[in-house]
Amino acid sequence: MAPDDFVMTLDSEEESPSGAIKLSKSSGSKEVDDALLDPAFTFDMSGDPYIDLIQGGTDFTDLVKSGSKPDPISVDDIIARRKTHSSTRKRKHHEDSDNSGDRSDGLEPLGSQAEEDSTDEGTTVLEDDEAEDDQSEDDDDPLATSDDTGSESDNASSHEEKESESESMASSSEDNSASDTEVQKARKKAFFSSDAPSSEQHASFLTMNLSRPILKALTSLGFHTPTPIQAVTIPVGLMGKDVVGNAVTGSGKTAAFIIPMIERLLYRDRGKKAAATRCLVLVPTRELAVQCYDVGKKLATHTDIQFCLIVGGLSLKAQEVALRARPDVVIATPGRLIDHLRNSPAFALDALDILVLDEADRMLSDGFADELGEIIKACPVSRQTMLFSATMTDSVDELVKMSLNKPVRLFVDPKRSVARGLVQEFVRVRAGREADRSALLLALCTRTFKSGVIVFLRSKKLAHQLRIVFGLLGLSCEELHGDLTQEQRLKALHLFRDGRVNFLMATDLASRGLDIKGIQTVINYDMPSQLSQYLHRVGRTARAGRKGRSITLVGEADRKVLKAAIKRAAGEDQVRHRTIPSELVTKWSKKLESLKHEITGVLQDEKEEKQLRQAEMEVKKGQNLLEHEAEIYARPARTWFQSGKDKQHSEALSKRQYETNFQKDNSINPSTPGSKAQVEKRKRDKFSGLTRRAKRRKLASEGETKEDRKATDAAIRSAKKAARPARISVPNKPPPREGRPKDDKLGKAGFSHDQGRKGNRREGIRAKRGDAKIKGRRRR
Ligand SMILES: Nc1ncnc2c1ncn2[C@@H]1O[C@H](COP(=O)(O)OP(=O)(O)OP(=O)(O)O)[C@@H](O)[C@H]1O
Repeated sequence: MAPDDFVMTLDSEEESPSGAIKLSKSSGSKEVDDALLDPAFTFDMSGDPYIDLIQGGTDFTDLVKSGSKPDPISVDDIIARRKTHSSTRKRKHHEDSDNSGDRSDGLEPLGSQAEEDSTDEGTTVLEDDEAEDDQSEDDDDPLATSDDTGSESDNASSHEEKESESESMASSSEDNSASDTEVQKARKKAFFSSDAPSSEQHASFLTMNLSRPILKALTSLGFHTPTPIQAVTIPVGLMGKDVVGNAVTGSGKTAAFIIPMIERLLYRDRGKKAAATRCLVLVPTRELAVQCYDVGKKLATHTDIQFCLIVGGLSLKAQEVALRARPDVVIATPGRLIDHLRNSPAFALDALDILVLDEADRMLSDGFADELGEIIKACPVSRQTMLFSATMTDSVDELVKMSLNKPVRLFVDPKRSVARGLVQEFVRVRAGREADRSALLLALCTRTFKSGVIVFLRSKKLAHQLRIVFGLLGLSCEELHGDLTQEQRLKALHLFRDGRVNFLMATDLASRGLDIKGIQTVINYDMPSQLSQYLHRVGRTARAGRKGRSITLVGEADRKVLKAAIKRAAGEDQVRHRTIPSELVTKWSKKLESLKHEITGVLQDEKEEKQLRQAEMEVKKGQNLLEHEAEIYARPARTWFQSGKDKQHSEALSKRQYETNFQKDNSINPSTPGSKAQVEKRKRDKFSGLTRRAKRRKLASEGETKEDRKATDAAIRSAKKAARPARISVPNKPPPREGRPKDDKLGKAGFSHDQGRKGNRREGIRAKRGDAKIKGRRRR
């Protein structure tokens, strides 16, 4: 290998001059049935889902919260400024370096001169002979054997894959976890619906009994055939049944729940009085909510269904206005939704028919437990609930929190955890050479993976530092993490999506759900501690039948997750071991060392600028307060579900619970002794926790006799009942050819009791031929 040779893998991939890698096909490689998803298909129908938010379409300036945070600072501006003043800066840095012997700069280690000085032996570079050494040394070493196409784990996964291939669609309701005990199996059997999903395989959306507006939207989007998860979910979703769905990343789960949702909404009552929020989609991140909102709007283009996006970081006022119109579908992150439930008087979830949790395993864990409990309390029990994730759990203990009603378990190809088109590469980071990670990253990004690269990092701080490093090296880069304003986050994604920047430094904020066509490569700066996290990260590429590559820097401590990841690979030729020449690592380590002072300088400039802007903002705030004092104090105070501290506390608590498998419903069941909700209850007075209306009622009823109260309650109940919009119904199944049995009016599906409502007889009944005029009047 020539000294300045590029990064090469052990199994001699050819590298094109452009740096793109040509995959070598091993003889054992199986022809993957990517036909399930058309690689030529483009989902970005009219481009970027953020475009509406950022340019034109929606008034972004109004949506973005203003005034609460100082204006964002551009790292690029600072770098450019510093370049023009480089001579002065250099002098300053020399002075600084004389004073600082220790790491007082607060930087996370980006490279280590001390280690680099030692010797080239034992660096991160794992040459061919070293790999062989390792093989004999440790038979169980995944890194040492990962490039060996005959490795046991690979064979196993490929065998499983063959098995599952034929069953991939039909196996959806089978139990995949061999590790379950008999008790667990029995619990699952009792918990999940025993109704197997229809064995009928829908090769086309046309056989699914969907309405014309949806079919039209699907056609214009280029969705010709349903993906496996769509094929099994849509019919079950249309029946109004609860669903727990699992399918690999990038397999079209979003449309799988949005299509039945839209279809059912087409049968809702119309008119001002009937307007209500009937569907709620909860997602863990704002970016995912924006994406989901976009998919929903596009699938509902030819309908009158109204969507509303409720996420933090965007204007509360604009959202309040939107909610007042009672949109049919709300797509939200939990925190902001609760804010509106508490503080937007016109908004309630009591007419909710469908609740969807996307990335449901995430929503059921960590810091979302309390918030989820609060939201579920506000939803009617009779709703349909659908849960989806690529790493969905079927643990009953977790799922009981959602009070599901005999959910149908739709696990598509459960033995496969990553997309078929994904090639997973691993780069070994030897013990004691952890500091070389940044040099390894730069070696990868400057020689081989030059565009469409998302780099996942463990912390916001590191993401920011590396974004500065890339900026200083002239590589076009953006960052995406929770330290940015929502405007910055959306813009970064927009630029990356558009291909205007080649690299995106992200934290796990971006690991779930994001669907960006241009991502060719995912680089894991470090291996996440949980396999599910890894699967979501690498799932940002190789989506919808396309090909993609992930490269993970694996330290000694990560071997367990690494082994698990290899075991779940899509095929034996889909796992590689990549080596990086030591001279390249040394070169980049030196470069990083030389940049250290510049990085500190940029961070310092940034800090000063931030303080300045913060001060300016405080002055502005003060002026506002003086000018509009009366108006500001007249506003009703907002109430908060949790303070930041509370949230942190609950996050830590639920994480602990999750990790120790403490999975009884303690965390969100308000009646559990000693639960936070109960402690709070004890502290409250008789009015606390009541809505304004309930308070008024309570006050009024205090002077009433028992009879009076009964009469008042009855009157309120009947008034409420009259005002409540009708539930949306389950679209009817097409009649069997020989004619439908008389008693099978609407099939066994849920919500059938709603069908007989007076004056609402046609609701949910499919139009027959000849009904065209009526249908035309009913639907726009
Ligand atoms: N019926 C279809 N035919 C072709 N492509 C489709 C179809 N449905 C969805 N897709 C494509 O699949 C891509 C991924 O869809 P989606 O984001 O819903 O995946 P997902 O399963 O939710 O992934 P994740 O688990 O990462 O959230 C979309 O960009 C879209 O292009």
